[in-house]
Parts: sequence; C-alpha cells; structure tokens
Amino acid sequence: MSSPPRIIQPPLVVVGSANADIYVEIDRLPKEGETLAANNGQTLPGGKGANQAACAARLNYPTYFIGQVGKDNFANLIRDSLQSSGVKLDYLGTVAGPTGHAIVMLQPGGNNSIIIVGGANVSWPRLDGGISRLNEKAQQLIRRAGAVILQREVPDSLNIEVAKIAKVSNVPVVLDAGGIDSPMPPELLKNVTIFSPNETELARLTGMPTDTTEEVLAAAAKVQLLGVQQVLVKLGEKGSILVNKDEPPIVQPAIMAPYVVDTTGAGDTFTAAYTVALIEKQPPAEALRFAAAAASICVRTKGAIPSMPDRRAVSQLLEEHPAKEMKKVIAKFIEQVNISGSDEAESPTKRSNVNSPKKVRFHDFEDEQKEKSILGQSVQPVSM
Ligand SMILES: Nc1ncnc2c1ncn2[C@@H]1O[C@H](COP(=O)(O)OP(=O)(O)OP(=O)(O)O)[C@@H](O)[C@H]1O
Repeated sequence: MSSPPRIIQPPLVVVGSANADIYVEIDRLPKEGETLAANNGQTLPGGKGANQAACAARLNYPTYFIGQVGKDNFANLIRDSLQSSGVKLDYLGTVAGPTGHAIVMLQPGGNNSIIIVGGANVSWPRLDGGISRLNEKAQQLIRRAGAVILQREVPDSLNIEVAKIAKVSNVPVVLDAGGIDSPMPPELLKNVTIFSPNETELARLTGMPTDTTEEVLAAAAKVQLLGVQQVLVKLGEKGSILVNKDEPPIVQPAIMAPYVVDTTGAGDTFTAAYTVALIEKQPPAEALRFAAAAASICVRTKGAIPSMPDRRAVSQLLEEHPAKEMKKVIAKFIEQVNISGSDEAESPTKRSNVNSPKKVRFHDFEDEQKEKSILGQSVQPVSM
C-alpha cells in the first residue's frame, strides 16, 4: 500500500531585527559624568523579528528568519535562542560591526529609558541601481513562502523590497507597525496585505484618536485608504479588532490571564500566532482566537522569547476557553463599547466618507443569532 502524500507546508518567513536586550535595574538615571551601580542586570535575546520568528517556530510552524547579526557574543546569544526555538537560520547573515542591542534602564514605578544600537539590523547594503540586496536564494524563499512578516526595526527600503517581491508572487505580507516610529512610507503600506498596529501606533500614523472602539474603526478605515486590505489592531488587555475591506470587522477580546507577570512580547506573539493560523487556513475569527490564546500565555512569564508558548499549550488554553464560553466576555465587551460610544455625537465612523465598516462581527456562537446594536452599526455574532 502506498503511503499518503506528504503535505509540504509553505514556510513562514520573518524578515527583521535581532537584538540583545540588556536590562539594568536602577533607582534613577545617572547624572552627566556620574557612575551608578545597578541593582541587577540581565541580557536576553530579543528584537521584534527574532521574537516573531521564535514564536512561530515554537508553534511548530516551519519558519525562516532573514536578518543580520554582527561579529560579537550577542550574535551567539541570538543564534542559540532562535535555534533552540526551532527557527531555520540559513538566511541569518553575519556582518562587520556590532549586533543590534538595546539598553533598557528599568526604573522604579515602571519607567523605562531605552537606548537602541541598530548595529547589524540597520547595516544592510544600499539598494544599488535597483539590484536587490537579498541574494537570489533569499528572494526565492520569499516567493515560495506561505506568508511574510515584517516590522519596523530594519531599513524601510529593505521592507519595501521584500513586500514587493512577496506581492508579485501573491504571498501575503503582514506588517507589524512596531519599531522605529518614523513616518510610514506609503510605498510600504501599498504592498502589505495586513497592517497590524497597536492603538498608539494607529493613532500616530493616522493623527486620529483611538480611545474608543469607534475611533479605532475610523482610524483603521483611514489606513485602508492608503492601500492596505486588512488592519489588525492590537488593544492590549482589551483584545483586538480585525478590519477587513468590504467585510464587517471582527472583535476578539483578550483571553484574560489569571495573573500577568510581564507583557513584553505579547504583541509579537499575537502577530506571529495570527500569521501561523492564517497560513494554516484557519478562518479569521479562529485565527484571532488562536493568537489571543498564544498572547495570553505569553504575559504569564517574564521576557519575550522565554514566555512564548508551544502549540500544545495554546491548544490546551483554547480547550479551557471554548468559543461558546466566551459569550459572556463578548457580551460585556459589547456593553463597554456601547458605553464608550457617544449617542449624542455622530460617530466618526459614520462621519468619515471612507469605506467605513457597516457591521461588527463577534466571534462566534451558533445559538446566538440575534443582532445587537453597536456604535449605530449592526453587530452580528457569526457562526463558525
Ligand atoms: N493582560 C493581558 N491578558 C491577556 N492577554 C493580553 C494581555 N495583554 C495583552 N494581551 C494579548 O496580547 C495581544 C497583544 O497585546 P498588545 O496590544 O499589548 O500588543 P503590543 O502593544 O504590540 O505589545 P508589545 O509591543 O508590548 O509586545 C492583545 O491583543 C491581547 O490578546
């Protein structure tokens, strides 16, 4: 009897930054010329690109990381961490100079001051006469990927180049807005499939408020005018909203963690897990739930990469929180949104002449077919 055909999964390709994050705990910042003793210190692997690649690989999805490290010991720290998470490092280059690193000065009361050394993350060769800085093999990898994830800690010109290569091959590109907060190049946005900011990043990009759900929807609609099909907004412990052109937005509340130790890397976990679910062809609402579960586990442990879950842990949490049991949470969310949305003022979403969403879909409940009113829009729970 012949064995069943092997299903080859198209790889996930993360292009981006790898950093050594040097944490120092201090009582206050040093004055000019002063030497200060720290209370504690620790160096951990990080960088949004490396975090996202590690997360996807831990979720047992074949994942490549395209990035650069320098010639120093930080490079070993990053290599070891990515390798032990299962990331394929065939396209991790080594260049002269330092590996990217961040000095994070943790002060009492949660105030952090951070200094970033871009190092290898920003020392990509310049695009010369239109000739790609990625070798042919790396370009081929992008063309055969199931999806590509980008962030903003490497030069925009590299991101644009990768997004364009992916787009002509119909490979979905997910751009996590996190990283350097310089103005977003329109050419980059035009070539991404899903743009994923948090509330602050969305507000900065659009110049619009993002305090209420209706404001988030209006700001996301503005981003869509710049050529992005889908906007996936991360709202911290409030959850996330996926705004897809011509379709009702989908809301996913956070799966609340019983205790929160450290939210570092929650956003990277969410982006990577959502993209993995997307390549696996999970419907968007299921993919959001999968991502929320992965991020919920991430906030329970200190650090970014060390706190990222494996597939088994995510499946277990999803079993503990079946979609139907989230009914109450979602009902509460609707209630909160209705409170925050003003009845007197015309909603910005309705005011804007952009392609504003008409309905908000809530993940999920076969038995709940009644529609509720939200923000003057119609909310339709969807059956999965
Ligand atoms: N306290 C929490 N409990 C459970 N889940 C959480 C909590 N905080 C965040 N999350 C989950 O993580 C997702 C992403 O978090 P967040 O919106 O803070 O991203 P971010 O601002 O990009 O994060 P960061 O830049 O710190 O990595 C949320 O949509 C939510 O699902």
